[in-house]
Amino acid sequence: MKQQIVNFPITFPITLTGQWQSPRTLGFSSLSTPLKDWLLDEGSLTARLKNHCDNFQVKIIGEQQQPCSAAESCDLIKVGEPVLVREVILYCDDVPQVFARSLLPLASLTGEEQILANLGEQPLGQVLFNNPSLQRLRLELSSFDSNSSVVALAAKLAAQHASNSSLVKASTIPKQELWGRRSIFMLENKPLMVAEVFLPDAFAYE
Ligand SMILES: C=C(O[C@@H]1C=C(C(=O)O)C=C[C@H]1O)C(=O)O
Repeated sequence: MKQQIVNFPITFPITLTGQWQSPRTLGFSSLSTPLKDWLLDEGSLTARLKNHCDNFQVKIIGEQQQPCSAAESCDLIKVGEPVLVREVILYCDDVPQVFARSLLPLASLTGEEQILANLGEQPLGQVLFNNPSLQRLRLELSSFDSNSSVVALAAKLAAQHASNSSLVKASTIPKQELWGRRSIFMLENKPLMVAEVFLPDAFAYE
């Protein structure tokens, strides 16, 4: 079922509080093979989604410079360090596929990487995966239940769709839990954090 591109405002920031764990943790072995395949794909999510649809779009929820929170800090991005927070929704043929929240340390946005501060609706992955120095240092997984901000976002997107289309569709909270991954990248030896959550209608759950 085609969904309309969401008429923003979806209020920034959505934020993302996950129980991030290594994929080797036992709880993930029960996930479906297709979902695990999407979650653990080492390539560009942008490139893979583009291969699945005719019209790929990045819709920006917001971008803002903030101090890195304790909840999102790690060994490479410290608490209080100034980061550019970028939240987007990735669409395939008007269907929302992914909510992404990226933390781009200002200290990493130097030299050629300054372009990451002015991406607009160009996908972050298009810049990252065109740089041969890119390394994905670590990848963690998390589920998100009905109390999470990303499930609330998914319900808003469903309600937006219902209000934009002739179909009368109750804006229910998505029934299944959602799954996401969080990566630490090194680009020209400078760290970036990218978290991506597959939304209810994503190919990852098919
Ligand atoms: C990191 C990638 O970039 C994608 C695009 C993003 C953006 O434009 O903000 C954020 C996360 C990714 O889903 C990728 O394609 O793998």
